[in-house]
Amino acid sequence: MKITDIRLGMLTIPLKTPFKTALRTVQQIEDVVVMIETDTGHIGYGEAPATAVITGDIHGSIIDAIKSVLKPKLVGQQIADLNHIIRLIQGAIMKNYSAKAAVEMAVYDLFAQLYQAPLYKILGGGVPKITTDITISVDYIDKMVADSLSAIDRGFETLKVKVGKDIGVDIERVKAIYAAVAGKALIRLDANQGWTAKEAVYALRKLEDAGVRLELVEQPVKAYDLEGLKYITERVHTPVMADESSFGPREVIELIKMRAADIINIKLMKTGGIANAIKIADICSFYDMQCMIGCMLEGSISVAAAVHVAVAKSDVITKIDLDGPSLCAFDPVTSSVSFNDADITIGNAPGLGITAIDGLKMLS
Ligand SMILES: C[C@H](N)C(=O)N[C@@H](CCC(=O)O)C(=O)O
Ligand SMILES: [Mg+2]
Repeated sequence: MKITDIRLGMLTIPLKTPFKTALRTVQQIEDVVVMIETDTGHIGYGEAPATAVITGDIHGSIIDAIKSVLKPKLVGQQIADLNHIIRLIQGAIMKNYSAKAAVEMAVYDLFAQLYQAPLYKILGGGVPKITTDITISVDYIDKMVADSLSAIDRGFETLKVKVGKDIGVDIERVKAIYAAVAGKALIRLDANQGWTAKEAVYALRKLEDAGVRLELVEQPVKAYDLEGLKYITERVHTPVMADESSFGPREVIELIKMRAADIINIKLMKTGGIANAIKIADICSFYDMQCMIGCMLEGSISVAAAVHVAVAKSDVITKIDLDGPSLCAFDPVTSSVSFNDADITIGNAPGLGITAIDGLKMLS
């Protein structure tokens, strides 16, 4: 199975409700879709959102990195040479993690199709069923409480509550949600870099003292502020998770050495794809550190790739934030991964099992 061409398209999917974090507000998903064609007629699929505020990637940079840098290196390569292709992708260009992730997952899709197995089986197997949380966007307190209750009605048992705005209101936001959902759902917070280290310690201690039990707090401080993360980790009981502070294996090793965080959030758009995600999971497993697998605001092709990784690495990936498809008004992609609100299951089709993408606009 030899790569003959790489084609690109754009997929736009409206959200059920605007997605609001401390970093941005988004009304719809707009992802670059990658299709790797082969001489056997098999097609491998990948997808990348442009999360400029986190990865620095925009649509133009993703498209250009794939067309001008990755495609010329990959056309003519044999899919069976997976590790060689991964080295070509990862070594072709600095950063550009979203472009690398989209192309690399399409190569993995083909590799699993070559051996006629679902991707998670090629990655090591596992039970093909996971449960995700759902994001509660940062908003007025009453709206966040209402959104939390409606998420519980939809069957979600873990809420990822976005904070990181005004610290005083954030404390009230979390107290109000906790009062409404305690006993019915677990709460994890994500401040998306919105607090200072001192604010985070102040807020988390206030919440702890008020009896609010939180599963974890994600990325309370700026991505570069590893000392700040460590300061918080040492001073609160609530487990601290690194998200924007950890992209690839190097950052994870640094965070572990510093003891700056308790948990790592792995995202394919930060790692540059599946190979580095697996390396991070293995590093964390070696150091007895738990991981979450998360997603950007992205569609069900790239989230499906993360689902396969989550299943194969379930020993160490114990927390799941793969709610991108659940936040969409509809899913234009037909694949062997079923996203049914909190419940995600993988079928038996080879690779990612993608059979149709409605509304895909091909790029020239
Ligand atoms: C969508 C997911 N639950 C999430 O919150 N992901 C990111 C933010 C992604 C984005 O802005 O697109 C996170 O910070 O964990
Ligand atoms: Mg986060």
